[in-house]
Amino acid sequence: MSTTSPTPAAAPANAPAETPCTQPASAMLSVRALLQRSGFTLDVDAALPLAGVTALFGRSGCGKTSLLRVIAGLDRAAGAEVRFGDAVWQYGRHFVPLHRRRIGLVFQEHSLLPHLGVRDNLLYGYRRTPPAERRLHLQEVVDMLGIGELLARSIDTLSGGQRQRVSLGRALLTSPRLMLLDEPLSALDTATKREIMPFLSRLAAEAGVPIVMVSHAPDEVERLADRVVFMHAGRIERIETLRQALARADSPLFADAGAVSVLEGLPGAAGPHGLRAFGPEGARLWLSASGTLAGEEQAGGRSTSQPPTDETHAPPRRLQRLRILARDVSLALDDPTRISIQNHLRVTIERIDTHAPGRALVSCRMADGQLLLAEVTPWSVAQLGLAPGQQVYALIKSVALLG
Ligand SMILES: Nc1ncnc2c1ncn2[C@@H]1O[C@H](COP(=O)(O)OP(=O)(O)OP(=O)(O)O)[C@@H](O)[C@H]1O
Repeated sequence: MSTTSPTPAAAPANAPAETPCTQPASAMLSVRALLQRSGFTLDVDAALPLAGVTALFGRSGCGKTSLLRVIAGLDRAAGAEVRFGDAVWQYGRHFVPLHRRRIGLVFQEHSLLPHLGVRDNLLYGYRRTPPAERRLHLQEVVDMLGIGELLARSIDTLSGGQRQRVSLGRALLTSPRLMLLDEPLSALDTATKREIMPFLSRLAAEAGVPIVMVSHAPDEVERLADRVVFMHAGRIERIETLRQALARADSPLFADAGAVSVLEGLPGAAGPHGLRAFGPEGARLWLSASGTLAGEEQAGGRSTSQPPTDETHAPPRRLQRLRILARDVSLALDDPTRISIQNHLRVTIERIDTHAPGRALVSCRMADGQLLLAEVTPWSVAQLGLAPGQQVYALIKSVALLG
């Protein structure tokens, strides 16, 4: 059951996704395939925009890797059609093999050549790419991935995260038209994942190469994806922008860890109290100054580049993502004063979903138009008289804001 504001300020939760037909075919990756295996059928017919990061998301065994392999041409599904923009990769008897599709492939386990050092691994595909087609070169890829100090090392001396960065670099140096990543983080521990994520998030933005990435981890999708392809039992259930996927209470992304909001904003410098501003006036949050935001690392972060704020050599400020668990957000009718929680935002309730027994998900619109989800009890909804259209205060512990 849900209660909704009569005039929602943004796209409703069930709005159609980034409608493929509004994009020219030359900017789409389209796949139509029927692949039969014993006990499993992949049956897909979809068109994906060739921009940013597209996540294939779903439970283990739903067919994410199978779809990726059809796109790559690693599996030749009879009768399948695969088109990359204006290029036809598979149609009828026409079939372009993987090495002619100009795809950068990175799998869960790195696939580096153990007898070559880091530099030669990086240059392996580069040297085989015709000079006229080389768009990315060693130094820029090394700088982007922060692997300059590793160039002289042998592969067996690298950590898992370093190997995965070199694998990404090697794939990028073939100047691919498309990167296909199959759970590139799942073999890594949490600390190493945090080390790699910022690099992944910069790939599509800075290298200008669209990425299709398999993942079954909601936090990876929330940090990296621009759109999500939800798969179930060999089929595509829906394709949504990340924003749309996070705006519905029944999002599969919320199935395990609960609802989350992903906010985008510009982080400010660390302030005097160990806190750091994030986002514009009116929707400003204060974060603990330590820690790394989603998509951030020492040289900057993901997405939209902003011009430097002055003539010094300050790195450009970039939009960063912040992940906030809905259960870490409380609501109050008045702005509390004597309270340790630093973040009090005036928000407007847009929708209340009583999606799960004993829990209510309150979708709140912030002053900058972004959606903030709060999970409270139905008892609190009744006691406070919460309703769509009402202005309330969202209270967020600053410690809950780290990505
Ligand atoms: N080479 C193969 N031969 C036969 N069946 C296969 C083969 N590869 C995968 N399958 C089956 O196809 C189905 C889909 O597998 P797929 O690897 O595409 O799923 P997935 O969503 O990527 O799963 P996971 O998240 O566990 O990697 C599964 O039932 C799997 O057992």
